Amino acid sequence: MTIQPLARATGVSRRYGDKTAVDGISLDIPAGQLIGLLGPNGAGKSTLINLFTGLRRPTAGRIELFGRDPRDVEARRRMGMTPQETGLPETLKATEVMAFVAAHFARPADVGELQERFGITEFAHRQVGGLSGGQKRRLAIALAFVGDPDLVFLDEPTTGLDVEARRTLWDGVRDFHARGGTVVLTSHYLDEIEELAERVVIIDGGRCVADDSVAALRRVSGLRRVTVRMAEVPDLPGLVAVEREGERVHLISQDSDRTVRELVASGAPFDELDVSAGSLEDAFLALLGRDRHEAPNAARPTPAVAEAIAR
Ligand SMILES: Nc1ncnc2c1ncn2[C@@H]1O[C@H](COP(=O)(O)OP(=O)(O)OP(=O)(O)O)[C@@H](O)[C@H]1O
Repeated sequence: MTIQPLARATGVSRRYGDKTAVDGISLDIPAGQLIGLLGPNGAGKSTLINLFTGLRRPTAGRIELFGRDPRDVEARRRMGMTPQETGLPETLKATEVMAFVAAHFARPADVGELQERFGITEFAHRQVGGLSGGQKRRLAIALAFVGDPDLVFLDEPTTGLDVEARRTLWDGVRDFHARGGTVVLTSHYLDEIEELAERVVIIDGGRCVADDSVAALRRVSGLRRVTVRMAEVPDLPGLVAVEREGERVHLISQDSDRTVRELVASGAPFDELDVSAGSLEDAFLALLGRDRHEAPNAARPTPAVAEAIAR
């Protein structure tokens, strides 16, 4: 007996006027997976999620959600989603919004437990209109889980969240997944996908360009990361890039043996040497044939650094 995936796209395309946002994508979402959907701006990630969740209809091809049309209420009941932007009623308290959504389901999740899991308890009794952007975002994410779904689509869930709130969300998603939940997640933060996802689907120009495990994708670039703790990086030949992270420096290289030899020969002091496979970001750039400066946010300077550079 073949096990049906929870959702399936078969040769799906979506056009807006003469712009093709999704171009012939076939994708299965089997039960229990945590899938990261990656791609540069405008690649078609949100459109694909909107097709799976029934918010848009395909121009060609077929979408199935729990074996049904995604607009069928029986299918939608088992699915939760957080779109990129959400409008929430300003005058209701956070806990009232959750109760309101829960009332639409025969067997909703335990709202109090969800509030704990997504860090909402502290502001549960405040009106939505008075919440910060990050708090609203957390509420919107928790709402995806209120119906106790089998499958959740999260479109850039952590954009605008601080580090602590991001980690709380990661724990909430991991917890849902550990209990058998299936997740499709888009993010501009490659580290987030690397941290959470077991399978990564990369789309570019509306097409699927890679679909593999994080570990397999890391090897795709053929690049290695030589990481050391050092103050001044000497001029070494053959480096693809140098990335600093506090006291540590990542030397991205096609030949890590040579890089280590040259590092030693340079006489520059360093310690804590570590050599590892390239990151997901390295693979992403290699697969898309892009330069490093075209990487998503993870590879860009933080806003504070960018500001300092611009000054
Ligand atoms: N409602 C719409 N009308 C016209 N064009 C649209 C519409 N929605 C999306 N597009 C176009 O379709 C393409 C794919 O957009 P989409 O939002 O799916 O990409 P994305 O990968 O989610 O991008 P981002 O990372 O910036 O959110 C883009 O060129 C976009 O401008």
